[in-house]
Amino acid sequence: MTQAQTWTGRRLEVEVGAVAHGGHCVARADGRVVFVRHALPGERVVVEVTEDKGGSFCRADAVEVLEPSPDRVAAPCPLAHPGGCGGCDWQHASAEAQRSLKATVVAEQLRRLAGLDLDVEVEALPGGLGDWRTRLRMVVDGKGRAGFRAHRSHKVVPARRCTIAYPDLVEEVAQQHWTRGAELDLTADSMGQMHIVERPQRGRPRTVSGDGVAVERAGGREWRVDAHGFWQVHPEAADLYAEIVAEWAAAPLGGTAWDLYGGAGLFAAVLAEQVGPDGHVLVVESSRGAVADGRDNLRDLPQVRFKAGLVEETTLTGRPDVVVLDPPRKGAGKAVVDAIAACEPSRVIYVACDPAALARDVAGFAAHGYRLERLRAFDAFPMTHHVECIGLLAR
Ligand SMILES: C[S@@+](CC[C@H](N)C(=O)[O-])C[C@H]1O[C@@H](n2cnc3c(N)ncnc32)[C@H](O)[C@@H]1O
Repeated sequence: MTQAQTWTGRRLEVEVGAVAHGGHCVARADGRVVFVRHALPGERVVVEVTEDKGGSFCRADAVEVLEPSPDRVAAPCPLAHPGGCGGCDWQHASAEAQRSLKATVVAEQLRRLAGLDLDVEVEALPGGLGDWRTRLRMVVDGKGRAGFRAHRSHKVVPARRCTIAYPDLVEEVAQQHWTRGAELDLTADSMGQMHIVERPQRGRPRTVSGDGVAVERAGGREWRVDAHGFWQVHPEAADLYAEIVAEWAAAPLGGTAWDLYGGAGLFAAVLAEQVGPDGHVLVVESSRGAVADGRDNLRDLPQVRFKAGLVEETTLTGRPDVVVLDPPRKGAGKAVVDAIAACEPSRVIYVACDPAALARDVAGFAAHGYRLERLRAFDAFPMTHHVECIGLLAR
């Protein structure tokens, strides 16, 4: 396709088909696939093509809704429009519809990549607008204003508030003038303390608010962790996932468990209770800061040992009873799955923030005889296309 033939900027009328992984729906025009944002399945819309590099597909935004879905609602955020903030994908869908869209995506990924035919339900977490997100990253535009990036773009959309975050977080930074091009990491911890750090493109980060130590509560413990390191962003999520790990890892549990991609050891704390004082829990985590936090927070549990390093570079030996793994979005991958399976744990609890990565790794475990026995999925990131899944694999 030559530059002149590209559809970028063109307007098309399309029938919107199924939801796809990544926060858009699939439509067709002239035999090509069009990935449409700001639309819902079953709608008839006018789209404007935003990206067309030739080939079999292009990307577009719905700019006019001709026949709306009954699931369509007015977006609560004024920045949720084509060209606006790229953070939320489903502001225009009811809460029930968002969960149903995510359930469709999880089921589809498991069907396509793992050959499993499952009914998936995505469960709501407590809370409403303004309760959903305790951690955010903002970026600063050329005029020193804090904002969010537009979808698949470097453009910064200035923001005075964010409908999904703790209200004070964004309102506090919106008052101020920031270093152009800097990133701002914002955290509100369980005590309501704000931690804000500005990271300029050059030079040292500057702490603007708070002491950088977040106090969190989960798994029956109080945690003091790096406010800008990893912690679940939904305020209810860490405690809920720890509860599920406790339930699924429960007896008969022998003396050994692993918490891979363990962060500060949220799940290790739960596993330590279960293996008892004479057992062993190994945490593998790449962030030295998280490992330091973990050692500090779990110093009353000598059965927990932290290893700082990459899971894929760690020699995994022994025979754990349970392995919990909570990898980043790309998943664990074949080499790690093979290495875990070679140690023959009786159960694997897989915490996943990307359903495609989960499905690929579930297929990897299936090749070693592990079945997905339980699956729970949570709408831990309302308004976005993200969904958290926790699976129990056993053989
Ligand atoms: C989704 S977080 C989970 C953390 C922890 N389970 C929790 O819930 O608090 C993933 C963690 O894996 C770590 N990580 C990312 N890639 C890694 C790798 N290749 N090897 C070890 N740890 C890794 C990150 O630093 C992060 O702490």
